[in-house]
Amino acid sequence: MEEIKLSARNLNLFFGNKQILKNLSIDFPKNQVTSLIGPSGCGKSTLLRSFNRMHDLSPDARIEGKLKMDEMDLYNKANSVTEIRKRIGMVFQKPNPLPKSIFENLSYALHIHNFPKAEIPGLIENALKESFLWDEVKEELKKPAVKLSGGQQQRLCIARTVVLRPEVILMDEPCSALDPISTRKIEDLILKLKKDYTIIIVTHNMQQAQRISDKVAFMYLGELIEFDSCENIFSNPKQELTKEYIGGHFG
Ligand SMILES: Nc1ncnc2c1ncn2[C@@H]1O[C@H](COP(=O)(O)OP(=O)(O)OP(=O)(O)O)[C@@H](O)[C@H]1O
Repeated sequence: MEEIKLSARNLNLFFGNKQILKNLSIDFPKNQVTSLIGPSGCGKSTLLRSFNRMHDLSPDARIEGKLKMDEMDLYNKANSVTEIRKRIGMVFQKPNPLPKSIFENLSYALHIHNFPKAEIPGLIENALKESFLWDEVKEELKKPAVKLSGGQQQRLCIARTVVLRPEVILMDEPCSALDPISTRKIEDLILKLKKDYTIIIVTHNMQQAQRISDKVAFMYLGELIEFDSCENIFSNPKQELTKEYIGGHFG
């Protein structure tokens, strides 16, 4: 039996009076990679961002339903958003390093979360190793992060997430700004990281979804149309809409 790490039950999400997610229920298995696919505007990013309370920043967002990590109700007011974002990290479409050194990009979050000072260099080294970046930057940790290549910057952003030892990593089209070689490095990294983390990724790249996913969720107009193993979604989809989308007929 798969252990469920993250779940949504009867999730309805509105921006103003526009309903973006419609009665959506889904269970994300632990230590697996789940891809969210579907045409532009179907609500993939909105779903992803709802898990680490990113919509708290949008005053016109309204959420109904239950979102849980293990048994924790993610929208229970008693749970701190800072703690939730530490446990559910996020990597964005465009690499967004802080305008600081490579080292400081990682130490910053560790300071905020009160990690003991003496442990910080070791934690940073481990996170950079875990993110396949250490060998490329170990001699120049003081260099400004913005001077790294786009692919290196994205691996640094992944390192910045894993340095806090989250349980879940949300990734919103993390390779869309990268060339094919950097993309493959990130994909290899995702496949390695799933041993320790539960990963949910939004992608428009069907080849990528097939290369990295255990499970795939196909969404359309705010609804979850089909959720199954990667193999079934791509070789034996049950819903006509999924077949059409996979076949490149729309989106
Ligand atoms: N903060 C917001 N306020 C109002 N509307 C929003 C907000 N964020 C997203 N939307 C709307 O919600 C809908 C779903 O957007 P979302 O970004 O989740 O789609 P998506 O499937 O991830 O699309 P894409 O693949 O193009 O990134 C869109 O109509 C978008 O305009």
